[in-house]
Amino acid sequence: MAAYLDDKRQDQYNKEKAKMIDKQIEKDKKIYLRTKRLLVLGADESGKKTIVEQMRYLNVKCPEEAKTRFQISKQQCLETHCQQDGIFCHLFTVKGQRKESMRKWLQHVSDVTAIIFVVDTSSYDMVSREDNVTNRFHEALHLFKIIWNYRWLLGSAVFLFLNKQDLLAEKVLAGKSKIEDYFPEFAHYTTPQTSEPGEDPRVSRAKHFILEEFLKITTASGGERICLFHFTCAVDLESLRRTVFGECLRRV
Ligand SMILES: Nc1nc2c(ncn2[C@@H]2O[C@H](COP(=O)(O)OP(=O)(O)OP(=O)(O)O)[C@@H](O)[C@H]2O)c(=O)[nH]1
Repeated sequence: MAAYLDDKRQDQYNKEKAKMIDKQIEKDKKIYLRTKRLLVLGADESGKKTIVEQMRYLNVKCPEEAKTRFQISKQQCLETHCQQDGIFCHLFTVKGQRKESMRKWLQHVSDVTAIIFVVDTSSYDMVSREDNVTNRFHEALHLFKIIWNYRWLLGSAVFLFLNKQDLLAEKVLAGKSKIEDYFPEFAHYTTPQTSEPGEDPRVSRAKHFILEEFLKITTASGGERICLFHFTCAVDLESLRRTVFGECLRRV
């Protein structure tokens, strides 16, 4: 009789446990479905970590972490969950975005709502940390081409963040390091865009030249997919908040 009661109790316990697990799975699923997953990519020192870290300040009230499906170890991945205006966001970046290692881990990434590709626009006169030879701007263009054409990411929206606008403006206005010394075509470049209020036309011309170099990659591939771009300064939290939440998340 005692054994029968024990079995019954165990049975009851198992049923309740299973119910609790089902409930938790259902809850996680709901959070997962309404969370936008933004993968932040870009060349070395472009500002990826800064963007992810800045968004931590907007970490108003996080939901229970919905487990990601990414097979990237915690040590390699810097991430944050944030929420604003009812939009849940899981923003993350991966260390080691060298061409070869990136190709390896990119194979494990799926189900990304959008890619934020970050460019250090002030790096046109610098060389790659990877080989000390390749121009950093060429390196960024090369990486962007890989990402844009990567078949498993074709369904993800792409936002191009032309970052470090403050440093680009400083360099251009100082006049010491000229873009045409690294990109001769800049000497003949005229921008169809008018400068923003208060912006020096030299800065406007430089930033639109850089933008167009990236947009050439997106138009070369044909198709209807569009790349949305922003001129950013990642150290400015307010501008980042407007860019990521005000625009990107509402558009994906
Ligand atoms: N002035 C200025 N500095 C920036 C901006 N964005 C990032 N930085 C600085 O640039 C440096 C590199 O930024 P990170 O965020 O570490 O760049 P990362 O792309 O994560 O770098 P890796 O880990 O090498 O891939 C840091 O010192 C940042 O503070 C910006 O818009 N303006």
